[in-house]
Amino acid sequence: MQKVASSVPTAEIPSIETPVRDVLNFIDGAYVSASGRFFDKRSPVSGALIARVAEASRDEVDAAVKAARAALHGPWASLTLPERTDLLYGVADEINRRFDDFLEAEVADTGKPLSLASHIDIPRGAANFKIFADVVKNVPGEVFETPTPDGQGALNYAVRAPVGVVAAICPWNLPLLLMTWKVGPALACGNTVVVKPSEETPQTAALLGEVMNAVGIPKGVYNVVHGFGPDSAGEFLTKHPGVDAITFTGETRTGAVIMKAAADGARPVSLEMGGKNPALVFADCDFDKAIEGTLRSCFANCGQVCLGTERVYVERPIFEAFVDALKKGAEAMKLGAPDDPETGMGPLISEEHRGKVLSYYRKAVEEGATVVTGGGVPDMPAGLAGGTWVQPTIWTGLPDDAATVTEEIFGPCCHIAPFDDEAEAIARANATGYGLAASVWTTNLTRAHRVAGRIEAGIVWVNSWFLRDLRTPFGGAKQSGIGREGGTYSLEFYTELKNVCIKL
Ligand SMILES: NC(=O)C1=CN([C@@H]2O[C@H](COP(=O)(O)OP(=O)(O)OC[C@H]3O[C@@H](n4cnc5c(N)ncnc54)[C@H](O)[C@@H]3O)[C@@H](O)[C@H]2O)C=CC1
Ligand SMILES: O=C(O)/C=C/C=C(\O)C(=O)O
Repeated sequence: MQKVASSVPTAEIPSIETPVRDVLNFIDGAYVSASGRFFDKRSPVSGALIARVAEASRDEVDAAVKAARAALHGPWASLTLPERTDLLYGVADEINRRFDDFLEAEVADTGKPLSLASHIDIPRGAANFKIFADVVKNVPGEVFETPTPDGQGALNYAVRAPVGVVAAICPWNLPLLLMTWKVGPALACGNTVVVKPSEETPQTAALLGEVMNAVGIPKGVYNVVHGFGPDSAGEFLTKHPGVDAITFTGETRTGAVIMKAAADGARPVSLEMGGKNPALVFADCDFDKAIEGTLRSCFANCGQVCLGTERVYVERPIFEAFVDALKKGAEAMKLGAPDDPETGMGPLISEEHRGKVLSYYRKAVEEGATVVTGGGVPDMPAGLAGGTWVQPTIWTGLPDDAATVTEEIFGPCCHIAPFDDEAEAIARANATGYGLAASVWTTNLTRAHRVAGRIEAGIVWVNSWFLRDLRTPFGGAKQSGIGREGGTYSLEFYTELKNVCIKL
């Protein structure tokens, strides 16, 4: 993961210290709130009100889609490829120039540690524009000389056209990273976008509007509408007939609803959805590296990463030692304010999400789990007590069909189970409706290739986790997704391929 240096704001807890902001929709290059309806955004760190967010009405969503359509056929379409990509490099540079503003906004919305957001979220927000500008400039083409008798002298080549107005429905866990992962390639391919950020994390998407204006992206190319899902901006946007394609990251059930909306008009969808990702830890692993990687994959971002590990299978000879070491690591993790350099874990995103995670903490016990560590709500000091904190939690002793072991929790928790042989570990890892990611910890190279080949998932990390090369295909198998994005794979979704056949 690329690292970008930044001067980190020194405010004690940014989400508490900053005044309550109005966060507006961004339509056709201007900040608007025509409906006059606002909803509250509270700090996950303290519970304090930090923003009033303009909820887009059906009419505002319509205006955003119309602005995107006009821009698609207007100045955006008339730019040459180098002119378009230069603008996108400009967006990346401007995000980096305003690094601290993005950092402050992202941390205020999510409560995640500054150390995490400054090393992953914001740098990736910039990198997502740069990488796809590079991709579209360098993508190779193919030419076929038709070999049939009537095709003598015919040449075929394919050209890529933008797919049109793209709706991007985004989640709250890595808001800028996952939103720009959609907007970067969409714009690089010549599309225009209407973004619906999560209602929990509206600020960085709104701030990106300022960047678009500053670098000279034509009005209407990038639009943002705030609101919720059903009967709100999410539904208005995905059901809008002026939207040509929909890209979504979030819960699998929501993805299914969006697929139904996309069926009207037979519009393409790209879906990146949930996971219940396994880690397979073999006795021949580098033990310390496996512990460090598993601690990150279970607890980074307070467990709110779709690629995170919630099921850990450990080969029996090292099972006890592994459980002990993971317990020590979890208990050493400091929960605290985002700007405290010692903070290893922030709060969950919202009170509602904490309710869901705590319901699994209770269910695990009802299902007969041994609670190795955690399982509840920590005592937090004054100023943080109103936040949505939970303890990092480890369980053992559950059967493979327990709800805690089969359902995505999206919190800082995992279940650890022993296994006796490789075939058993693979079968148990694959015994899920999800197929997003897996990690395998072994120093046996032959085993690493063999196991990686048999795991049913979109990405398998061997001796690592969340090590991303943005040129590679990214997406989920089974109920974890439809389609792949990343590098040239993103072009399959964001462009329409047209074959030109020329008979000389
Ligand atoms: N990357 C991932 O795999 C993620 C998974 N999740 C999972 O989803 C759960 C709930 O998190 P949410 O953010 O509430 O996920 P969600 O899937 O409900 O929401 C994601 C986005 O979809 C929008 N949305 C919801 N219903 C919609 C509808 N009917 N039509 C159009 N848009 C709609 C939301 O407003 C948000 O912008 C988490 O507990 C976690 O299990 C959440 C975030 C990311
Ligand atoms: O690196 C990426 O492109 C994506 C990472 C994480 C997610 O997709 C997620 O947590 O939703």
